[in-house]
Amino acid sequence: MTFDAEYEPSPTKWVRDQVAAIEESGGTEGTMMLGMPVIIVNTIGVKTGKLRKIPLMRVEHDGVYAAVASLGGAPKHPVWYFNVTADPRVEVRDGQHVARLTAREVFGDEKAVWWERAVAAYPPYAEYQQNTERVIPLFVLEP
Ligand SMILES: C[C@H](OP(=O)(O)OC[C@@H](O)[C@@H](O)[C@@H](O)Cn1c2nc(=O)[nH]c(=O)c-2cc2ccc(O)cc21)C(=O)N[C@@H](CCC(=O)N[C@@H](CCC(=O)O)C(=O)O)C(=O)O
Repeated sequence: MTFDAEYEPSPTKWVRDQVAAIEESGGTEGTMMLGMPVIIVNTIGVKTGKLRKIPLMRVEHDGVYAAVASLGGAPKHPVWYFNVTADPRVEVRDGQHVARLTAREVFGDEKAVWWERAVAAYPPYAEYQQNTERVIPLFVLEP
């Protein structure tokens, strides 16, 4: 698994446009959504082996990031959840900084701490969780 696999842009235009804006500016533009910062998490497609670039709200604490598989509170996980579960090696772009990290889904008390940080960074996560039976997964992305 390498991050020089063929990039397959998201089928969702506003998503792939935000990835393009961030990457073409070297991480200096396009990094906000609704006034809150966005990171890009690179994963490898579990079926295609293609490079998938996933913008997510930036949740960070002491050099560790969170990836919240919210999908706006939809009843099903976003597909990238299965990529990261299959291969936890991710590449994270936070502005001009790019790091290779490892994803680990968290539960229980550890998730509660990170969920609080996530909601503090992006309050709509709380509504998303209230509006769905699905338990929204949270991964920590750590060195
Ligand atoms: C639409 C679908 O995307 P998804 O992986 O479900 O992810 C949906 C969204 O979570 C994703 O678009 C996020 O970037 C949306 N999004 C956020 N999504 C979130 O879940 N949380 C966030 O905090 C978040 C913030 C955010 C900020 C800015 C922005 O532009 C987008 C943001 C997709 O790309 N489908 C592809 C396949 C993708 C894929 O990974 N395929 C795998 C197979 C996976 C399988 O089938 O199991 C492969 O290539 O092998 C397709 O239909 O062709």
